[in-house]
Amino acid sequence: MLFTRIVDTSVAVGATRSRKAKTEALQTLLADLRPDEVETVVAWLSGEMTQGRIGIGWRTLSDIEADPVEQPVLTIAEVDDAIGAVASTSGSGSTKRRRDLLAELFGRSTRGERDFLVRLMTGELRQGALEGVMTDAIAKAAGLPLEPVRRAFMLSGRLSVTATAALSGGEQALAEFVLTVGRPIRPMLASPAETLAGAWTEFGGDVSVEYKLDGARIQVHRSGDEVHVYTRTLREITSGVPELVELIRELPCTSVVLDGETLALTDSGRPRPFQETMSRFGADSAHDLLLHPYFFDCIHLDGVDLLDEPLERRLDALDRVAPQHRIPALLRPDAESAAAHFDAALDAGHEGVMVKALSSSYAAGRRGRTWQKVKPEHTLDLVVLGAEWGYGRRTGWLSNLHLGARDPDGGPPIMVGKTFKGLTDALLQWQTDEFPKHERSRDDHTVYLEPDLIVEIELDGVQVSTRYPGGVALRFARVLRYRPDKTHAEADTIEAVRALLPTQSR
Ligand SMILES: Nc1ncnc2c1ncn2[C@@H]1O[C@H](COP(=O)(O)OP(=O)(O)OP(=O)(O)O)[C@@H](O)[C@H]1O
Repeated sequence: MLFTRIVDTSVAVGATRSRKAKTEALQTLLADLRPDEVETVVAWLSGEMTQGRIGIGWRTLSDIEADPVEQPVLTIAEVDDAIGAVASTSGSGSTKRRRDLLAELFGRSTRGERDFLVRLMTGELRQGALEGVMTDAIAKAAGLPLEPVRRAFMLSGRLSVTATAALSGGEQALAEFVLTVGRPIRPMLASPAETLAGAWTEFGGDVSVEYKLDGARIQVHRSGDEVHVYTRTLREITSGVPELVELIRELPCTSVVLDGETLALTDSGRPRPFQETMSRFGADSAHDLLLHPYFFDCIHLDGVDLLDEPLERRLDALDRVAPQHRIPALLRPDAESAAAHFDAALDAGHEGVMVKALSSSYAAGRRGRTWQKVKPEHTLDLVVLGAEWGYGRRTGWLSNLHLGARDPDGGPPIMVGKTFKGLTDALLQWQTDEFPKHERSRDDHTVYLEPDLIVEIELDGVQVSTRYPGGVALRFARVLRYRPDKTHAEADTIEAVRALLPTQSR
């Protein structure tokens, strides 16, 4: 197939806000691909190259001189080969050779094709927000129900591989994706609960009520003596957390996959601030803070996969393998004890509680209703769209943030408010140093950013707005902290923001 079809589809998907139209455009394209083209094309449309990152910056790419062609001629295979050649060129003289290869490719591209390639190579096309639409399109193009496609994606973590299996091997090929110890799966997520009592009632009290600790998510895989530790975004951090590795190696089992939260504690056993825990996850992590694990799920034990087992059975397994590292939890508490557990969590310096249905399976990668988080305040994880230069005491600093919610249909984030409240001098300085690296454009007052940075905002609520495009605006928003562990795909959606509107104005 000609490469231009991919570019046209990408443009069409970007140009509409309608989820249905996006899905149809992708579905039509997928159905027309040859089986050997599927993996590459799905990767491209998700903003990735099958070769991984090739380490060429926007400036180098835009400096390459090549006249565009009028009529598209490039095929998918030719483009993929050319990217492969660039990716595999290294050593002395490679800078020039890579430029020559790119000039050759651009010299055979139309203007639109070059634009797509530059955005693909610089990571600008990476739009996790499109994942949901793409998953739908794969299922439709393959004539399959959504569930097996979704499941294969959560187990493989890769849409491109999922698409190839779905389109060439159908449901049987998808069923071959299993949990593999040593390969991380996308973690199960929670939805906000209105109230603790509401969440408890929704499951008739058949719940586990657990502390919600404010640390960092970890997924631990052990097979024999081999241990791997991953973050929420499936980044491997094993070598940075030797104390966890040691402790996991000592658990009484031969193989296990555990899900949990890790936290650094003060001398008196209270949680340290989130930023301090996160500092252990950086490239040059400080090792003076010891991390403690608190596990809340066990999705594999001694050769048995537990993903589809009810939570109650998974908690039994957790109790067998790591009882001393379990997060504080109450099973089937009455409403009063659940409320007391919530208060105790807050008293101990934690965020709140999670209420989980004991009958639910592990829905990896999903934000479902079977896990509900209860916190005393509303918080939202929003995309930083830009920042205004401060004035008065804040002159010279990038200050007032423009905040956006994710469009669940894969469009650009939708602005819902601004704030500079809660920003310390240290954060203002950090913003001023960091934001230009993410700059998209600027005018006299504001630097506009690529949607890369996620910030956690505390707010009193939201109100109907005629000023903002989503029809909703934040009330009394203040910055809690940045969330380097999250990407645009994990920001809260405009629907999550609207859900906070008082019922009568929804
Ligand atoms: N007992 C627990 N069970 C599950 N997750 C927990 C628990 N305690 C703390 N967590 C953390 O809470 C997160 C689940 O909440 P959610 O799915 O809303 O993620 P989130 O968007 O990061 O939430 P938040 O911003 O409120 O931390 C998990 O990713 C995990 O890091």
